[in-house]
Amino acid sequence: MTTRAGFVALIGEPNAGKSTLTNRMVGAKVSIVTHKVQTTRARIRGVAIEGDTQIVFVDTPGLFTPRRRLDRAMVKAAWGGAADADITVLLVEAHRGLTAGVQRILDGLADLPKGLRVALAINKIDRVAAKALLALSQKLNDAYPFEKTFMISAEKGHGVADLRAWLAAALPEGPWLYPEDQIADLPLRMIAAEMTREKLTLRLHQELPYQLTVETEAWEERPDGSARIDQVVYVSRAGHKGIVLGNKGETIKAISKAAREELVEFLGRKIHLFLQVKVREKWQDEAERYSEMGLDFRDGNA
Ligand SMILES: Nc1nc2c(ncn2[C@@H]2O[C@H](COP(=O)(O)OP(=O)(O)OP(=O)(O)O)[C@@H](O)[C@H]2O)c(=O)[nH]1
Repeated sequence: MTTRAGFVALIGEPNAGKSTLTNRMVGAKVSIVTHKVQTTRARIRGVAIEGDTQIVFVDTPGLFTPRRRLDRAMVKAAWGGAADADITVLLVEAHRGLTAGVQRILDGLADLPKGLRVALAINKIDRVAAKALLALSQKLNDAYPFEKTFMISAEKGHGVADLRAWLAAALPEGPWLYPEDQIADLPLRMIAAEMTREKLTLRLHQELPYQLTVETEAWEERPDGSARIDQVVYVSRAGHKGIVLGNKGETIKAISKAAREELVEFLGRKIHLFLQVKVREKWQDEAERYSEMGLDFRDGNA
């Protein structure tokens, strides 16, 4: 059997419908995956199976006009994600059309290495008339030479199957990137740890996140429907603790806030998140740390 697999980067303005589309494509499967191939540049949002093809959707931290230094770093990471992917899909909202934000993304695309495969998906077609759609499609294709254009409604499901089938056929031949059993649902505490690790990755210097790990130590359900989650960030060197904490603890506070907000959105209820940073020089040699990450310690033996 010939299998295919690859990464598809979804880009677009905030609110374009990236989450909705990923969830549709991935179907009942998970939309969050923890795995060692995860990079700091793009997060893996979901894995869809179409016939013999595994499509790994990668998210980009958001493409917007960078103002602060951190924002610039994030935008750079977002473009990195697109450049690393096998195929990039730009999502444009049908009723908003070619906005200044979309134009900036098109300019960014033009700067990427030549030969990248980029498709256009005009989303939310349920909100506009067919005639307007054709005009918009023409305008966008005049602005950038998309390989293919799809008209979809991620929410209603229109056109999504066509897009998925095209992506599957366009990805390169190769072994699947994830064994099937690794895309099973993850326990919530692991998902929660992964969310924090992701926020750390976004905010800290590139090399550092590989040297830390996050564990959910306690998860307490409260009578009022909220949950208290206690997590420990393990770093391998004392010097790293200060970096994670930041000046007067402001880095860890910002990370905690961002992680908590994502947890609230994901779980749909109030969350109290407590983070602690501990130095554990040898965490990378401790089997227990690996099982918490859903990894097999023995796989690390080389
Ligand atoms: N009418 C309509 N609304 C849609 C469609 N797809 C997504 N939406 C809505 O658009 C809003 C944004 O969708 P998301 O999937 O959260 O967008 P996103 O691109 O992931 O947003 P960010 O994560 O903020 O970048 C939500 O309210 C969706 O319900 C669609 O096909 N039609």
